[in-house]
Amino acid sequence: MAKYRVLVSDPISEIGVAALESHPDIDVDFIPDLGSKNADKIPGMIADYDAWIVRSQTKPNAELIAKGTKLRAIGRAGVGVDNIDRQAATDHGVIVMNTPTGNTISTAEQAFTLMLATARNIGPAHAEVLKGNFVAARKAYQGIELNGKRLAVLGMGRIGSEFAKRAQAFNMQVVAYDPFLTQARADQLKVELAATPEAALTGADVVTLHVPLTDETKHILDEKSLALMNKGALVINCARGGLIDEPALKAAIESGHIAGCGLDVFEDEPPSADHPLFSLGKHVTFTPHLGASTNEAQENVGIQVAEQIRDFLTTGEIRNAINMPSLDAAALAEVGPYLDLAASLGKLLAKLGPENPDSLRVSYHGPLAQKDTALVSRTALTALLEASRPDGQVNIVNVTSIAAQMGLDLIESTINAATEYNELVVAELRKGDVRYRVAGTIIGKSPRIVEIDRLYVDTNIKGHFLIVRNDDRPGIVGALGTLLGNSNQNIANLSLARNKSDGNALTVIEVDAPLSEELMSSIRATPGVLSATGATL
Ligand SMILES: NC(=O)C1=CN([C@@H]2O[C@H](COP(=O)(O)OP(=O)(O)OC[C@H]3O[C@@H](n4cnc5c(N)ncnc54)[C@H](O)[C@@H]3O)[C@@H](O)[C@H]2O)C=CC1
Ligand SMILES: O=C(O)CCC(=O)C(=O)O
Repeated sequence: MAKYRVLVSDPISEIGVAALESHPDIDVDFIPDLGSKNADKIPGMIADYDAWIVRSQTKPNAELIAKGTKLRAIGRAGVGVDNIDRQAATDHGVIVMNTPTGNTISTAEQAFTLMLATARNIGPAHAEVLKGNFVAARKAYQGIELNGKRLAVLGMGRIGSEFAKRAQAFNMQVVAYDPFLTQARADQLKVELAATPEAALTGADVVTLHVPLTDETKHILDEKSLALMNKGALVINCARGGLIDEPALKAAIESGHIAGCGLDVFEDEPPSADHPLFSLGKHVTFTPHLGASTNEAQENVGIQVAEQIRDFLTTGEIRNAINMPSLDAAALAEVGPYLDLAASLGKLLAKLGPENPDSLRVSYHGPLAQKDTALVSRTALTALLEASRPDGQVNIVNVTSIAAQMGLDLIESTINAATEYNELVVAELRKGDVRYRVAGTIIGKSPRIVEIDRLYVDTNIKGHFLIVRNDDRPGIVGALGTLLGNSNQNIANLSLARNKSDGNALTVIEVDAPLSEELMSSIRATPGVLSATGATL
C-alpha cells in the first residue's frame, strides 16, 4: 500500500491525476462528481486521506476538515478558495494551496467575452434567431459601442490586469481600484488609479469585478455603488456572485439606470431557473461559471495542483499556500538543513527554558538572515509547543494560531553583527525578565548546537543528552561518568563550558539511551551538581 492517499472530489484534468498516480508513494481516488452529486459520502471517507484536491463544487467545511484526521493539505485547482473553510483548515493544521496563475488568461478572456456579448446582446439575439425571429431581433437588439467608454476594474490582480490590457486595445479608458495597486504599477499598466471603489465607479460606463470574495468585498456592488455609474452602464462579473447584491442589480436594470449585465457567477450556485435576473430581456449574458473552463486552463491548474500536492507530501515543498508561508524547492534547499536544527533548539528550550513563556525570539545571523526563514522559526515554535501537547495536535500550519491563543509571541529578527560562525540561529525564550537562549549552526554539512544559556558547547542536534549545571571544580565530571557507567549508559560525546563570572560550569553529555528518572535523581543528588536535565532531541 502506498504511503499517501489523495482524494480528488471534483473534475480535474486527467494529466494532473496521472502526475499523482505515477508517484509510487501515492494512491489516488479520483471521483469527479463526489463533491457535486454525492457530497453526503465525504464525511464517511475523508479520514482515510492525507490530501484532498477540489475545484469549486466540493465545499471543505469545518465539519469535513475535522473528520479528516490524517489530512495535511487541501489543494484547490483554481484561484478562489472561498469554498474552503480556511480558518478550520488552519486550526486543524491543514495547508490550503491554490493554483493562482493557471486560469488567469482563460478567465480574463471569458470576462471580456461577457462584456462584448452583453454590449451587443449576443445571447438574447442568438436565442431569437434560433426561434425564427431574425427580423424582429434585428430591430430589438441595438448594441452599445465600447470604444472610448470608461471602464472601472475593481481588483487589478492577475485577471483584472489582463482584462485591462484587452480593454485598452478596444480604446476604452481604464480606471482601476485595488488596495495594493501603486501609482508606479498603475502607470506601467497605463490605467488611472482610483483611491476608492466609489471613485472608480463614479462616471463609469462598464464595471468588471476581479476581487476575491471576502467579508470586505461582499456586495461591493450594491444600490449605492451602482448609482454612481453612468446611466446605461454595464456590469460584468466573472469573479464571485456574492460580490453583487443581486436584487439591487435587478432593480437598477429595471429602472433603466444600468443597461444590463454579463455574469458568469451567482451568489447561490447553481442558480434556479427562476432566478430574478433571468427574466430581464436585453443586454444580459449568463454563463454557468465557465471562466476557467478551457482545455488550457484546466490542464494548467490540474497539473499545478497535482504537482504541488505530490511535492508537499513527498518532499515537504510548499508552493502557493494561502494559510502559511510557502517554501519552494530552491528555498527549501537553502533553509532545509536549518529546519532540523530549529526543531532541536525548540525542543531544548522546552526542557530548559521558562514555563508559560511570553515570547520566542528566533534570530538569524550571517547570510542566513537574507533567506526566507519564516518556516525555520515556525519549526522551532512547533517543536517547543509539541513538547507539551499530544502528538499531531500542533504543526507548522496551526502553530502561530495556537501560540497566539496561549499569549506567546513568535518574534523573528535578523542580525547583521558578526559572530564566530558564518551563520547562526539563536532561539530565546522569554518570560518577564527571565530569558533563556540556545543557538546552533551548520558546520560543513553537520548541524550543531553551539550555545546553551550563553555558554559555548558543541553537540549533535539529535540524541539523548544529559545537561548539567555544576560547580566548576575537579571530580564532578568523573562522578557523572561513574553514575552513567554504573547504569550501563555509554557516553557518545562530551562538551564542557565554564562561566568564569559565577564559577559554574555546564556539562553536556550525549549518551546512547534515554536517561531514567532514577538515574536523573542520583545525578541531581551528586555534590556539586546544581541542576540536571535529561533531554531527547
Ligand atoms: N469565474 C471563474 O471561473 C473564475 C473566477 N475567479 C475569481 O477571480 C478572482 C480574482 O482572481 P485573480 O485575478 O487571479 O486574483 P489575484 O489575487 O491576482 O487578484 C485579486 C486582486 O483583488 C485585489 N483586492 C482584494 N481586495 C480588494 C478590494 N476590497 N477592492 C479591490 N481590490 C481588491 C487584490 O489586491 C488583488 O490584486 C478570484 O478571487 C476568483 O474568485 C478566478 C478564476 C476563475
Ligand atoms: O474550478 C473552476 O472551474 C472554477 C474556477 C474558479 O472559480 C477559480 O479558480 O476561482
